Amino acid sequence: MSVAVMSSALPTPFSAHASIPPHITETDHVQRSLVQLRSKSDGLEQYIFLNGLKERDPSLFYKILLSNMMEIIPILYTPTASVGDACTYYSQIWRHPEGLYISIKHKGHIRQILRQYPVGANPRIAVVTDGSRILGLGDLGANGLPISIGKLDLYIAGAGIRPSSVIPICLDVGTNTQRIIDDPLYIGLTNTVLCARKQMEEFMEEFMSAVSEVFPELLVQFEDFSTDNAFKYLDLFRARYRVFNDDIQGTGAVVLSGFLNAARISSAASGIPLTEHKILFFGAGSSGIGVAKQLVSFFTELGMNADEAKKHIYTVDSKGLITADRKGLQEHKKFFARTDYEGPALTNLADIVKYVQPTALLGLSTIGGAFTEEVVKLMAAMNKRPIIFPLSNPVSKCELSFKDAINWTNGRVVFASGSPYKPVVHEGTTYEAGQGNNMYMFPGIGLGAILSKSEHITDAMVEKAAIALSTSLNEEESSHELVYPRLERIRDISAQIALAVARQAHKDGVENNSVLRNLNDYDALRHIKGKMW
Ligand SMILES: NC(=O)C1=CN([C@@H]2O[C@H](COP(=O)(O)OP(=O)(O)OC[C@H]3O[C@@H](n4cnc5c(N)ncnc54)[C@H](OP(=O)(O)O)[C@@H]3O)[C@@H](O)[C@H]2O)C=CC1
Ligand SMILES: CC(=O)C(=O)O
Ligand SMILES: [Mg+2]
Repeated sequence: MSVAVMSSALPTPFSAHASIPPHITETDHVQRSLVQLRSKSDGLEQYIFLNGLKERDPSLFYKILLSNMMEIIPILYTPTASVGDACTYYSQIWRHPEGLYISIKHKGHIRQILRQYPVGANPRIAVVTDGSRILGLGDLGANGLPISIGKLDLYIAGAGIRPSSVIPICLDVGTNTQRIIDDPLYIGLTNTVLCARKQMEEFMEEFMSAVSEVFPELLVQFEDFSTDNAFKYLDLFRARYRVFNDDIQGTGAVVLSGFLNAARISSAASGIPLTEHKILFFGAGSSGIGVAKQLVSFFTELGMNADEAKKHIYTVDSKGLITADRKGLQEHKKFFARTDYEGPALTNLADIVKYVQPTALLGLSTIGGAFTEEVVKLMAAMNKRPIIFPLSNPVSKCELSFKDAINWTNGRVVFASGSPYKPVVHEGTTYEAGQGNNMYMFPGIGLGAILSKSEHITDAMVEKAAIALSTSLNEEESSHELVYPRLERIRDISAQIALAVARQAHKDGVENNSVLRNLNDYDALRHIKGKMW
């Protein structure tokens, strides 16, 4: 029952509302719900509470979400323990349908399934996962749905997309994780040996064709697909459908944005120009390579050719520094494989740091604590202001805690992490961590794409989104050396990103909204904000 209904005029007929105590008002019920939420100390319990509230009383849920974003987003979306735990234990905590499961068994019938989905007439954004690489937690199969739900909650809170316009979708193509298959409560398919490559491709083709036909205005965001499939499906579909991959492109853009601001701070201390930074990627999967490509693309805008630009980048995977002479190198790693290293394989991160002498160390590896004291102190010895971004999620997989980063560099680090950290006080100074998370990026990209009615998401649109984010810092944020704006401003930021995306979509010839196109920037920004729910 909605509080909005309860607090309206006199209830009629009286008996239908006699169960509601006389002194319940909308305002105090919001407070009551927050008190109930805050009484739960465990992140998973808080997640379950909010999930139940959304089911019982969506209007109250969204009211609480919108007016307490800083408190609620970390529970529903930001990869602290709660949403990670929600995925890990989704089969245990499942209570009611809250998204769409399209399984491999629906192959041949996906259109019919989609036509039955009870949403508003015109859904605009779907976050689609197959659960095969959920955060840094690995293959969780059908338990991955809360990631799609959380991302869509951020679209609603951060970009003002209407709740009725979003669809969380999990593609259930089986799981390889034995612990999950053995769980008697597992909600997904267990008797499916993971689909053969060809069958999976046919399934994805049918899904994309069906979803775009049944929901013609839909933007599809691919989320947390395993590495090979993430690259493959982005390449396969981006020219044909309105689709982007958040882990490759959203992360590429958010890290480029933070890197530009971090490099400015670091370069001011060292005198090293932007074009001479050396960036070491620890982790060379979908997000690591996505970010590396985004940096190369940006460096080429500065006048370098791609071969020069890639010399600034070193990549490391589970076997060590990636070199071109390695046998059986996966396709996505080849472009960045070093041809200039001669010697025995470098497998230890500290040795790699000594060899590369990077100005920036970025972690997208899923290996919690990988940036050891030795590694961080090496970075601090080589750089006046070392840039260290441990970006893996959830927080248990983060390569370095903010406290250690501050302590081990004596406060000199320029830091952003994928998961949030509280401020740290060191020798009387308070330091704030940046949150280098694609949550800053995808709401604005999605909003820009749907308002401009873009047919595709081009690379240039993503890059302009990154630049819009990096230039959105206000004076107060810059004076605190933040590399990302405060999350409180996400709606304003999303509008600015959406405008940059729409403008570039026009230049790239993929947009279809003459109203937005013909407005000057000031009015276009107002128009975009006016469209927010
Ligand atoms: N902050 C943000 O906005 C985002 C953060 N992420 C996080 O980044 C992490 C990685 O995601 P994603 O790239 O999609 O995952 P992938 O599985 O595609 O890539 C992981 C990479 O880490 C490497 N790796 C694994 N173990 C080690 C090790 N011991 N030493 C060095 N490298 C290792 C893997 O090596 P190999 O190739 O040899 O297997 C692989 O290259 C996740 O935790 C995810 O949550 C992702 C997207 C956005
Ligand atoms: C943030 C995100 O998309 C991830 O960790 O996968
Ligand atoms: Mg992701």
